Amino acid sequence: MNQKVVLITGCSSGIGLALAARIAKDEKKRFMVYATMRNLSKGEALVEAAGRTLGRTLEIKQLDVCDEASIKACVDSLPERRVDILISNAGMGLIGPIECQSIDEMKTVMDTNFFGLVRLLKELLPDMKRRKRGHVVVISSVMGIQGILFNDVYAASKFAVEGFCESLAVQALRFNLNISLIEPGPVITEFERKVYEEGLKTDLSKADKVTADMFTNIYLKNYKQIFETLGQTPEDIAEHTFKIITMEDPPFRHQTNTLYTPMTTLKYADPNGDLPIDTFYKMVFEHDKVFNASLNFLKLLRWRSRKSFTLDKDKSN
Ligand SMILES: NC(=O)C1=CN([C@@H]2O[C@H](COP(=O)(O)OP(=O)(O)OC[C@H]3O[C@@H](n4cnc5c(N)ncnc54)[C@H](OP(=O)(O)O)[C@@H]3O)[C@@H](O)[C@H]2O)C=CC1
Ligand SMILES: CC1=C(/C=C/C(C)=C/C=C/C(C)=C/C=O)C(C)(C)CCC1
Repeated sequence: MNQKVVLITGCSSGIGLALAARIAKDEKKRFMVYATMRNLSKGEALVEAAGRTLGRTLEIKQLDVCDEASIKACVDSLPERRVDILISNAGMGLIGPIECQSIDEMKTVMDTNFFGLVRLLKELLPDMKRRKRGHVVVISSVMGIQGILFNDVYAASKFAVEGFCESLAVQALRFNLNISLIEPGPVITEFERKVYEEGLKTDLSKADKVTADMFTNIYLKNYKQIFETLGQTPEDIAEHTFKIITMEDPPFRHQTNTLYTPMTTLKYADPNGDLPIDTFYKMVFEHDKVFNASLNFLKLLRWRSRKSFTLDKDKSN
C-alpha cells in the first residue's frame, strides 16, 4: 500500500493531538502518522485518542522544535527519512503589555512558533525537493494576518511564519511542493487555558495605569467569553486540515472560522490598513455595549444549536 507519511509536531494536546488521531483513523488508511511531542511522558491522552490505530497507522516519537538534534534524530529514525506531509503545529501564546514581558519570554515564543518551523524545514525541505513530492502544512492563526490587542509578540511570530511561507511558496512550486497555512480563530485548547492563567499572573507594576486597566478590565475580562462564543474545537480544526491534506490542489491559505472572517476581510479591504485598526478600536472602546450584546447573542445562538443537535440525536436514538 502506498501510504503517505505524515509528521506532526506538538501532539501532546489540542490541535496536534486531534489531528494525529483524525488522520490515523482515515477509513481508507491512506496515511502513516508520526505524531511527535517534546515530552513523551505527556503521551497518555494521545494514546487514548489513537485507540486501535496505535502501532498501525500511528506511531509516537519525541521531537522538540527548539532542538535541532532532536529534529534530526526523529527524521533519521523514519524509513528512508521520508516525510510526505509535514504538519507544523507546535506553538505557544503570550499575552499582556510588552512592558511587563522579558525579552527572554518573547524570544521563547519566536523560537518555538517561528524558528521551530524554520528548523523543521531546514531538515526536511532538501529531501522533499529531491523527491519533488511534499506538502508543508502550517498551523498559523488569524493572527498571522491581523494583530490583536495585547498579542503583540504572538502575532509577530505568526506574521513571521506567514511571510516566510509566502516567500518560500514560489520556490516550492518549482519543485512541485505545496505549502498551506491553516488560520484558525480562537480554539478551545490548553493554549487558551495556559495563556489566560499566565495573563492573570502578569506583574503589571511596570505598566502605566491606563494600560494595566485595559489589559485587566477589557482584555482578560472578555477573554473567556470570546473563546466561548467564537471558539472552535480542536476536532473542528483537525477536520478542516484533513480536507486540506486530501485535496488535489490545496490552497495556500485557509481560514477555519466563518464567524471570524468579517474581521480579517477588513485587512484586505483597505490598503492603508486603518480600517481593521479603527474597527477594533471602536469595538473595544466605543461600542463596547454593542460588542458585548453581539457576543451574548452569538452565545445564545450556539447554545440553541447545540441544544437542537442534542435533541435531534436523542430523537434518532
Ligand atoms: N488555541 C487557539 O486559540 C489557537 C491556536 N493556534 C495554533 O495552534 C497550534 C497548536 O496550539 P493548541 O493546540 O491550541 O495549543 P496546546 O497548548 O494544546 O498545544 C500546543 C502543543 O505544542 C507543543 N509545544 C510547545 N513547545 C514545543 C516545542 N518546543 N517542541 C515541540 N512541541 C512543543 C506543546 O507541548 P507541551 O505539552 O510539551 O507544552 C503542545 O503539544 C499552535 O501553533 C497555536 O499557535 C492557532 C490559532 C488559535
Ligand atoms: C479578548 C478580547 C478580544 C479578542 C481576542 C481574540 C479574538 C483572541 C484570539 C486569539 C487567537 C486566535 C489565538 C491563537 O492564535 C478583542 C476583540 C480584541 C476585544 C478585547 C478582548
